[in-house]
Amino acid sequence: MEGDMSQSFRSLASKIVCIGRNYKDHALELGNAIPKKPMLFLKSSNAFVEEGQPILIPPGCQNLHQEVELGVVIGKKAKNVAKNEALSYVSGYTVALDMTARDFQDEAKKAGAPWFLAKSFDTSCPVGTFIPKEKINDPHDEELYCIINGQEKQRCRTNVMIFDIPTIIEYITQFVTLEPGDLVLTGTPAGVSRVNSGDVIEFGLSGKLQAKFHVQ
Ligand SMILES: CC(=O)CC(=O)C(=O)O
Ligand SMILES: [Mg+2]
Repeated sequence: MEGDMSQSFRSLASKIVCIGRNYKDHALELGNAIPKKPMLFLKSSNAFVEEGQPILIPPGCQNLHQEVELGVVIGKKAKNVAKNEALSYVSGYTVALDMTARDFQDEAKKAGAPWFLAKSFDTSCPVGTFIPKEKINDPHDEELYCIINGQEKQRCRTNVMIFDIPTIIEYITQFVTLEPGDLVLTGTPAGVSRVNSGDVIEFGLSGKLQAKFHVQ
């Protein structure tokens, strides 16, 4: 592994590549088609926040949603990586929220415009701690959860992802080089909901990671 991820890896994450609609139940809850190939978008590194930092509602947003997602942390430079080699480029995992200004996204979708402001405003990616890959036997056999103000909103096993992690890494690296510390978010399951100022969002990977953030 190039770079020490044992503490914060925020400074190592030069980009956050996100997969959309990778869980059938979430695609359907928003009335979207099931994708035939991974759907990609990017968050800038300014989106990345750690526990202790607030989640800020972007100006004018009336419908901010949480999306809990398994994050894959890249350990070495990856370009044109074959599926069967892909997991050797992973240094570990985390769980993050893909905070989404849903009203901005709906407007962008209608206009055929990019999702940038909906997905990449400052603080739009609260991230939990780094879990070294040795601690996760099979990233496709873990349980994600998200609880808001004590009420469970999302809970799902990662084995129902449409595109698995090797497929995602192979696909991304045909087009974009992944660097050590880059974070790949693998999509959210159903249960996204509106969050408001003052809310407390707890999320994690059952038995392995828990994180808590406040919406300011
Ligand atoms: C509809 C979305 O916002 C796609 C997305 O981010 C996902 O996780 O799915
Ligand atoms: Mg998402």
